[in-house]
Amino acid sequence: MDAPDGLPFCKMHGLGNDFVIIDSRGRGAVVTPALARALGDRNRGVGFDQLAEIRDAQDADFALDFWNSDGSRAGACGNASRCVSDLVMRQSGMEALRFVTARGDLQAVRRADGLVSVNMGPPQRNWQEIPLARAVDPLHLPLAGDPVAVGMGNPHCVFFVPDAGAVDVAGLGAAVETDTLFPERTNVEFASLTGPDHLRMRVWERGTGITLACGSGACATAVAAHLRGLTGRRVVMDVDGGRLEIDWREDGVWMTGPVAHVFEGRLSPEFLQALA
Ligand SMILES: N[C@@H](CCC[C@H](N)C(=O)O)C(=O)O
Repeated sequence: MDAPDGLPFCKMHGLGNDFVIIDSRGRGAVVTPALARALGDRNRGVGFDQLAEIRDAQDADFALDFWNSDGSRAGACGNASRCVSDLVMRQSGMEALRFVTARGDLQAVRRADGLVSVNMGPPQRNWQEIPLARAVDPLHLPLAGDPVAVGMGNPHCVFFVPDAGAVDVAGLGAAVETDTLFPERTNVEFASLTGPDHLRMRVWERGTGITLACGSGACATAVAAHLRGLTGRRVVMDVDGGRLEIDWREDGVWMTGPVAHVFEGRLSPEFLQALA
């Protein structure tokens, strides 16, 4: 990559789910799997749960691509969608916008209390869309613990457990991520009902590992909880990094929560050259 002055980026997080954001509008995409892996290294790079690249879009305010820290692509990332939406709203003065991701058109709005809401789209509920490797009932997967599979533009496997705080998320998450039932691997959530329409959730993210929050995972968990008859369509979800509100409406699953701007920086020409 020819970038004699380096490459600007910014760091944001949503409930501790942290992102490096590269704005490639006006010049074309620059992120490669090698750049994502190098940048995602918390010792030799910047470190992130996901890398989000903003690109130009023809019929929307912008387009968004997501990368995991192992260099793989993520089809959806709810918290990064909220962070980038906040960034673009601040730059443009808009309070509502439309953007395009791998799964299609999504919307974001700033609520009166300042929190950012994103419509993550309708959940994917049939086995081909999630995707699963074979025709099984996504509401009762043939795995120990009787989990639910839900797609939110990326695959999720949700376990309902008595106490999410007591689960070995690293051990079980890593094993389920690569189970042959999930041809594209999966994100793994462990959730407990802690009150009426109130859930506690911990997550193992595909391609990244344990994170403090996962927006698409929170949406998938809320959908699974409602389909299992545990909650209504609106829930409060406590994750390790804070609290999200999820509302499964006619037009899709809306997720609302805080975002934080951390710093702006520039990747050095030496860092970029080492990848060439
Ligand atoms: N942190 C994200 C989801 C991350 C995507 C995931 N690791 C994947 O590969 O699908 C969120 O906030 O949704």
